Amino acid sequence: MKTITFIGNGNMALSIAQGLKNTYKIEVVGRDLTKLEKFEKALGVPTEKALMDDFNIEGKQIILCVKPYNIEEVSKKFIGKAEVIYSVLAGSTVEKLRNNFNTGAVVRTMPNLAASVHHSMTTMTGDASYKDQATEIFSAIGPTVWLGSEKELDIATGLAGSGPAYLALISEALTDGAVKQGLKRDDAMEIMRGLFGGFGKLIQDIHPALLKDGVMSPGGTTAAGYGALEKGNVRNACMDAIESAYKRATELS
Ligand SMILES: NC(=O)C1=CN([C@@H]2O[C@H](COP(=O)(O)OP(=O)(O)OC[C@H]3O[C@@H](n4cnc5c(N)ncnc54)[C@H](OP(=O)(O)O)[C@@H]3O)[C@@H](O)[C@H]2O)C=CC1
Ligand SMILES: O=C(O)[C@@H]1CCC=N1
Repeated sequence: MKTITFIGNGNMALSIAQGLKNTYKIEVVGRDLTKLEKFEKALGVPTEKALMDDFNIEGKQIILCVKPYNIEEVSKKFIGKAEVIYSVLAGSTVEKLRNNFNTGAVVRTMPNLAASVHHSMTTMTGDASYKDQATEIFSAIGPTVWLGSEKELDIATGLAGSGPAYLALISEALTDGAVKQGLKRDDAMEIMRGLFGGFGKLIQDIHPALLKDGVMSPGGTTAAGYGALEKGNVRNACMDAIESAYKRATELS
């Protein structure tokens, strides 16, 4: 079994490791032994654990899972030269990663939180000679798309990386709306989850506009609700959300 080394032991590292633990030996490097032990327990498989200071990254395949503003501090802690670094950091450019880490290759990736349930939508770009290997690794946590530029990856960050939070807002708001009209909270939650489960499957094979046309009867309930969403400028707010997230990604570079 090949080893994948995670630098960082937070949400994303654990989510991705959950997807990889049956096909790779997992090693995790962090700054707090207690947190590394917690990581291993949550992962549920024997895990190599190491503290960052003077950790030797020579020849390793690394998935970098710290925050964008940690790069300068964290990168100073290692010795040796990695084979490849797969970064999940929003915004941080290949150039910045190369300037800070001693590594043969860099691939930027943007998974999302659904990695923990093997359904991350992961976008990737960077050293094209690692495209196949990156695809093999990140396919273990869901579908992947290789993009031609870092600009596209930064845009995709706003769509699929941040997307679960936007859909959570929509799902919470719709549920609250049903509760406001008198549905019990538990029933509203169960119904909302069923809605998203079915929608997730439907949207794979049908254009959103056609899906909407298929639901909306003349003078019916959907047309009434849809009109209210348009009045609330939801479509424009969604487009602004992607613009703001993309802009923020470029600021994190
Ligand atoms: N959350 C998401 O949905 C997504 C996140 N990302 C990206 O993933 C990356 C990690 O995010 P996430 O896992 O959510 O964040 P977490 O806060 O859960 O994890 C951050 C990790 O970085 C470590 N860390 C923080 N500061 C330092 C430091 N000064 N020195 C050493 N280690 C440090 C933390 O260590 P400790 O545990 O000791 O504090 C922790 O292990 C981010 O760059 C983000 O852009 C990408 C896609 C989706
Ligand atoms: O909010 C963030 O910056 C990270 C990147 C995508 C999802 N979470």
